[in-house]
Amino acid sequence: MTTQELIEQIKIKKSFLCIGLDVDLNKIPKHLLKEDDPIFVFNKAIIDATHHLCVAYKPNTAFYEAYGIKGWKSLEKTINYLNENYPEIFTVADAKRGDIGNTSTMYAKAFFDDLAFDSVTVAPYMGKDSVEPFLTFKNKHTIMLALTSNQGAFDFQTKTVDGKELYKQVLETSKSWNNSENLMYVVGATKAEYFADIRKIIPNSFLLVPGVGAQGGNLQEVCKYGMSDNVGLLINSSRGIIYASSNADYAQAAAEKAQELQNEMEIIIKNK
Ligand SMILES: O=c1ccn([C@@H]2O[C@H](COP(=O)(O)O)[C@@H](O)[C@H]2O)c(=O)[nH]1
Repeated sequence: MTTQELIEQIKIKKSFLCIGLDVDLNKIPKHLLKEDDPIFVFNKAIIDATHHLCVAYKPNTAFYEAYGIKGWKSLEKTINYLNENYPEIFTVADAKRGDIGNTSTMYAKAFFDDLAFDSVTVAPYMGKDSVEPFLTFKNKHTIMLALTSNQGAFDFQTKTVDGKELYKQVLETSKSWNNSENLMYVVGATKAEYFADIRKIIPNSFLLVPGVGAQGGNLQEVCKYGMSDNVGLLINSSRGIIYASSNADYAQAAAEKAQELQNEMEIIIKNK
């Protein structure tokens, strides 16, 4: 999917919601556990009930890898279901990869060619040659960790190196990389006070913003400082939506939570 197509979807749906598909077999309704593939059955019901309210889905691969080959199969079925039934939806493989160049190329092939995700999250710690292989894929997006939502973000990311905070160096330096137009960045919703500074460096790039919902990030604050002319935000909520109910009404309950966020987003877009 191109960035322009994503922008169009945000306009059509009046939503910039990304729903996280972080499926934990200990948290899904018990009756699903008798299914052959409970993860896929859960995801399919959530997707069918919420697709009109969001523009993106983000399975975190850890929640699939934890279940071995069966989990990876569930991930494959989920991305295929999305691509076949809802091709207008932007998909994020939250895998946080990145390695020496030839290895990164294989990671990129796994998520862009084999699984056909629109984007993958990448850690920038190994630098330019570890990220550029992802950027060579046409109409695919590399979402690089910049300032993460967790407390540990203060261990390294906000430390000053050569007179500038590390996360700012990541943003600035990456702008000069080959095919940097394919870059998006992760910035945590729990770090709302940093968004204004971030927008000075990357005024138009899309930001994937986890941390609304279970982690306590504030949607209004993020939008106040983080919105670009084209919205430029994908606000992710995972547990806050998909585990709204642990009973048979789980998909309906997820839709109600997603609807609340979409309502809020519609007003924000209108008042922009
Ligand atoms: O800085 C980051 C980067 C990634 N994540 C991931 O996003 C979701 C958040 O889930 P919630 O249940 O809405 O808290 C999850 O997959 C994280 O691994 C993040 O939280 N922060």
